[in-house]
Amino acid sequence: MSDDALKQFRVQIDRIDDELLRLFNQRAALAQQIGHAKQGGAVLRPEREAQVLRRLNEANQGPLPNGSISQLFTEVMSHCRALEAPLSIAYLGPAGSFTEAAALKRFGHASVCVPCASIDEVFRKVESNEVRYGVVPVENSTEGAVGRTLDLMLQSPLKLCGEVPLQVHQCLMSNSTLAEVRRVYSHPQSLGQCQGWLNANLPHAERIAVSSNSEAARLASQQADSAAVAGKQASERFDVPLLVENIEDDPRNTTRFLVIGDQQVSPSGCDKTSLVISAANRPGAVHDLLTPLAHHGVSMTKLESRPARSGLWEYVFFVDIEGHQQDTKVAAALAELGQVASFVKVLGSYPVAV
Ligand SMILES: C=C(O[C@@H]1C=C(C(=O)O)C=C[C@H]1O)C(=O)O
Repeated sequence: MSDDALKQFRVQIDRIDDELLRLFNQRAALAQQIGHAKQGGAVLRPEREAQVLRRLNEANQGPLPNGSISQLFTEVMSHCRALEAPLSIAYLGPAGSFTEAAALKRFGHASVCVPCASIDEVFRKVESNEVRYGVVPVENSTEGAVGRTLDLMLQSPLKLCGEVPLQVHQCLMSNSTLAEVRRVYSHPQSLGQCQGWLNANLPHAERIAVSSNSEAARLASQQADSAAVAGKQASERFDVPLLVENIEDDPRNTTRFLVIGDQQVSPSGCDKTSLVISAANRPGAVHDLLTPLAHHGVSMTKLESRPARSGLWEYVFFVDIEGHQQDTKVAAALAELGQVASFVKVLGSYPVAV
């Protein structure tokens, strides 16, 4: 491309940027007015944000893919929201964790993100109103449920306000060469997600479970013959060279995170409801739990059992269903479920991730 042609294109881009600048500020001013009209009500409206993203994804004609449109407009909304009031979010840290990446993916960079040392601490900070929302991992496509999050949801008065799926890529990082590695540090979830690769490539290295992937990277940065399994960002943060990228056994390896808060989210038009239920200890009781859903044509998208912690071999079931608890058929199914189950708790209805 000639210098002249380049200049021409850049003039056009400058003009578009001026227009975008004007429009961003026009949008932000409207959000500010909406903020005043809310009069102390919740600033964050997850159902509206989901509708904004879905509408734009449908209208999008490219060349930007829908993923980029969602990312850009999540940031735009994050900055508009921040003008209404800054939003504070607790997440399972430390800084650089996959949960932080999930929090930023959902809330954008104009939010105040507070790292916590444990899932319990995230719940405590939200329950005590120190922050407005929390982000915690709930399940991984390779390793399954995060039990602590499920147990705390069962006890907590907080509601589920959203979900964030995040594709998780694991890397091996070390100051040594692959042949020299004798120890591999990582969080147990991450070791589990890479066990096939570790068996094949580092069969004789000791695997040492630590509290977080960041801690693993820190240890690997200080010790000879040691490596860490962690996200790429940890390699930059702790200055440990990447040896091999994408070592997760399933390239689609995805972790699902939940947003928790003291807010009932309104219907967005494409929602999910999470419940915990349990059945009396008699023949056919578990079957009876599922009948009301089938009866009212409500699809179940997840069923997970956990020890109830109230008696030996007693279980609760974590169930996700399609629809919002205010939808007629979901409401009817929940009412019927209440009659057959020994325990029902609705954890919340929230928009399906965009
Ligand atoms: C502007 C609003 O407040 C927030 C910001 C939004 C936006 O920037 O589009 C959307 C929903 C809210 O989380 C609103 O409620 O419409």
